[in-house]
Amino acid sequence: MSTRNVARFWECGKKIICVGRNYAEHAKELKNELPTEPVLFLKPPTAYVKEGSPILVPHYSSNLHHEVELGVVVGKAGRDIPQTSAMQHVAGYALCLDMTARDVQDQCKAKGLPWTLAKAFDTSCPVSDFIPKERIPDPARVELWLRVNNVIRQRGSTAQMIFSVPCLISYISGVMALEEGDLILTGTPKGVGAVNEHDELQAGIEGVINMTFTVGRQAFTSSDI
Ligand SMILES: CC(=O)CC(=O)C(=O)O
Ligand SMILES: [Mg+2]
Repeated sequence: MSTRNVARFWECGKKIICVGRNYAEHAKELKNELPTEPVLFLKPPTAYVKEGSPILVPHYSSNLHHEVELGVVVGKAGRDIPQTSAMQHVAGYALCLDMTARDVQDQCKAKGLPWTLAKAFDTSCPVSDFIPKERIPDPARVELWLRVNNVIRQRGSTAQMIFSVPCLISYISGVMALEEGDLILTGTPKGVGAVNEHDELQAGIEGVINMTFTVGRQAFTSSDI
């Protein structure tokens, strides 16, 4: 396993695989049924944003929500990985936000459409620096928190996850090959809510890392990147 290659995982251009409804209290707050198997969706690598650049509200949304999540960085490729060896495929972790255009997601759900517009827009995946595996000895005991303008909105432990990290790695790798540099977002605890332009978001993994982002608005203009 190479941690050197994934230390800047956000520049690897690999998959961002997201798990939804992995915390019972969050599924309840959005009036969703508890899943019997992991709910998956994807973000493109253009969703990444790092501290120092703003999170942009998409021009077609007026209800952007924060979701703080533990990210798992894949360090060794594999498919059909058994749960018993799943942790050997983990290089480390990251603190992540799964920014969600909730109004658009609600419309997609009502029409039976995929969540791409709600979940995969540019800057929909703010991430921290890479956290080496050794700094989080047990991914089932991670305390996550998120504040908006210094007011606490989310606090939860990965102990509340319905599907554990080894279970998710095993399940996902039975659907698509996992590659070095992929990132798995493991779902959000309860307390999701709206953010507005000029808000300041602070998020953390207790005792490990924290990060700060401001919110801006996407301009609907043509530009080269
Ligand atoms: C309803 C959702 O947006 C699912 C999700 O992303 C989650 O973390 O749960
Ligand atoms: Mg999420």
